[in-house]
Amino acid sequence: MLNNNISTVSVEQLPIIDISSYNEELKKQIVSKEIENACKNFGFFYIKGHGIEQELIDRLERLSKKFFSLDQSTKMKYRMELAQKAWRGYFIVGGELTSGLKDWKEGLYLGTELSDEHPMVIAQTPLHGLNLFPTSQEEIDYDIVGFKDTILTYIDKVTQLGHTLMELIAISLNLSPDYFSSRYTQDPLILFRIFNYPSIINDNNNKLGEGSETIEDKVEWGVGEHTDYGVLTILYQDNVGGLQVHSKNGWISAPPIQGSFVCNIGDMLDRMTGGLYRSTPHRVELNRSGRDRISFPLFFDPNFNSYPTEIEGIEQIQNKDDSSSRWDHFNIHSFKGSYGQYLLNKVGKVFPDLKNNVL
Ligand SMILES: O=C(O)CCC(=O)C(=O)O
Ligand SMILES: [Fe+2]
Repeated sequence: MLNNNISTVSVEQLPIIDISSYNEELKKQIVSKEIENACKNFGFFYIKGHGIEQELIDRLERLSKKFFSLDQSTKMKYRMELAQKAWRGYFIVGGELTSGLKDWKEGLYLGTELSDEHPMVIAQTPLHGLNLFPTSQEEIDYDIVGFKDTILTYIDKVTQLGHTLMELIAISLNLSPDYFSSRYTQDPLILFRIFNYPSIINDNNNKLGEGSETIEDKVEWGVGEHTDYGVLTILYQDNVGGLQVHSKNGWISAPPIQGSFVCNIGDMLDRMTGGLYRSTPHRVELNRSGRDRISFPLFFDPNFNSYPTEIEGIEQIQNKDDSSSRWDHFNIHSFKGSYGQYLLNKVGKVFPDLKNNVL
């Protein structure tokens, strides 16, 4: 029975791991073995049996769709420039870049809600602070009552899931269950995003998609190829699809599976494990479905001020330095700085104008 899920899937399919009742000792060992295989072979896996209520997820999806259907001028009341260093708020379609190219999506950047009294905010730590939420009156006016509460509850629950998964990942590496939490993620940096990928087919106002005359405005992807920066990404996607993963055998799709999250390894876990658990490249196809696609990635990241280093005694692999084939040609195994330094360098490239103004 061990690894049942893994052994039966073809290379074209990502593993689906059921973590229900993971607290039982035997089940914990089985699940962490499944995680080990998934991380070594794919760097991606689905999680089901996570205990997060579908009602909460559905409510988040419904309210978020409503938010993105508001007038552009209304959404711009929450634009990222207004949150300054906290790096939160709304950005327009084409506002975010991957590898220098515009992504065909709009979005809302969010994170753990930290008041002005929080020590990290007092220290003016970038990417920490308050979110840019509509007020209670605005929620009534825009018919999105509960938007803020739903987002904060979701962030809280998925963060708890992140802690559980990090414990299972530690066990999968034969480390003590609190290996990551005691060093990096007790107070994780949580970045949460809600992305809306408009379908270019029904979008009559499309100026950037197919048929565009200007080469620099040509958009080819919902999100271009990249890896994520932290330790673990936990993504919920609606039923449209479009996420693709670069497996060892080429690009494969990661279609929506009802009630599950897609999880993937980020650069810092790649670094800590000496490349044993790779941060796998992925991308999102340009949405041609005729319906908007919405997705909710939560980035469970090391503390901003921590210095991720390689786990002592970790199994050594050949070709640890994969910079020549990486999308950004970066050798994460020779990086010596804090996670915050790594992250600022990355996010600065995603929003170059904002970086120049606020960071
Ligand atoms: O929207 C998705 O499915 C994936 C988004 C993503 O890869 C990211 O934000 O890093
Ligand atoms: Fe990603």
